[in-house]
Parts: sequence; C-alpha cells; structure tokens
Amino acid sequence: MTQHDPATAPEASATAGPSAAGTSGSSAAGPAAEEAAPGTRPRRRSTATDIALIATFAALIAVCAILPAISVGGLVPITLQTFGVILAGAVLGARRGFLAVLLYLAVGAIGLPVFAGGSAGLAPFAGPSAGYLVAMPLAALLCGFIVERLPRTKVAASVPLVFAAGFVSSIVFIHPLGALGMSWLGGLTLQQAFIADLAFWPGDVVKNLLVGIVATAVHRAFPALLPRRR
Ligand SMILES: O=C(O)CCCC[C@@H]1SC[C@@H]2NC(=O)N[C@@H]21
Repeated sequence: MTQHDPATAPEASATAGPSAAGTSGSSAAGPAAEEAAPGTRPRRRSTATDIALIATFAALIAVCAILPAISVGGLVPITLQTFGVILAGAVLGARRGFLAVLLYLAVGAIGLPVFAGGSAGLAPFAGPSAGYLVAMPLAALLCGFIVERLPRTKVAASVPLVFAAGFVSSIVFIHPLGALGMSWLGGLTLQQAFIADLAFWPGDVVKNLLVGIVATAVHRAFPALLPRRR
C-alpha cells in the first residue's frame, strides 16, 4: 500500500485549497501551504505541476483562438484569445503565464491550426495580426508581474484590481503593438491602424472583466497558485 507523504508531494503547494493555506500562520516568506511541518523537508513547487499548468493554459488560449472569430470588416478579427492570454498571467503569474503564451505561439508556428480562423504556421507572424501575436506573451508577463505584487487577499477578492492589471497590460502591449503591426504589415497608415484597433476596445473591457471574475475565483480556490514573493 502506498502512503501519502505531504513532504514528498510538492504539487500540494500549487494546488492546495483554501483550508490548506489557512491551517497555520503565514510567514513573511510566503503562504503557509509552503511551510514545512516540523520534522519534514520543506515543500518545493513541482516542475511537473508548472509544466502541466503551462500546457493547460496554452491549450485554453488555443481554444479561445479557434472559437468562431467575429469579423469587423478590417484586417484582424475579434477573437477570445486575449481572454486566455491575460488569464494565464493573472492565474499563473508572470513567468508561467509568459511561458504558456510562448508555448501557444510555438505550437501554432510549427503548424497546428491554433491561430484566429484556424490558421497556422509562420504566415500569421508576417501578416497584419503579427503585432497582436508578439504582444500576447508580453501582456501575460506584465499582468502576472502586477498580480504577483498585489496583496494575496486582494488577488482572491478584488475583481476590479485584477481587471485593472489585465487592462493595463492590454493598453501597454496589445493595442500599441497590434496597431503597429496592422500599419507595418497590413499597409495601413498609423492613424488608420490605431482607429482600426479601437474596434477591439469594447471587447477588451469585457474580456478583462471576465479575467477578473475567473482569476479571483481561481485564487480563492487555490491560494498557493501564484509564486511566492521573496
Ligand atoms: O491568431 C491570430 O492571427 C491573431 C489574432 C489577433 C486578434 C487580436 S487580439 C487583440 C485584438 N482583440 C481582438 O478581439 N482581436 C484582436
């Protein structure tokens, strides 16, 4: 019979639920779920768990991308991709969120039809949506960077704060780089490109609100999911 030894179950730190995180006092170093019980080795965050989370979010972004896109009559359609991208940063934190988006882009680049409209390969990186694709890992990185620095109680409770982290990331990376791409590779003037990008702002607000709702719920359920701050 196999026995479950918490000290040798590193995935517990990433998947511990609310009760696990709140069973003893937190140290300044991080959540209680990662403290070692007396006489046991400290728990380490599992690489296998991280890889599984990164792959799961890459798959989620792919699903968001291949759901039917809405054409707004321009060069680039409305898609759900940025919901998955920003959610990856908000849930996994900067590093793993960035890697999840990179994995998604790599899978598409090598030929799986996971880009908007079921396209694949390197062509999307040379077309009008290239700026948006390049911006995606950076937006996940920034959203994760911000969320990791919020008080953990806020990350689990404040939809507006997580929404703001996602929206700031969109404003800093998605919209400017997307518009630059439409101008550079889509033959629009800069002014036309920034005007074309305005079509994505209402959807962006809705997607970031959804990120706020979903990410806070996930962090309530798995309080040790974000990396510890040192
Ligand atoms: O897969 C692709 O080819 C990239 C499509 C990019 C669509 C961008 S993402 C940001 C903006 N918001 C949308 O709904 N669509 C564009």
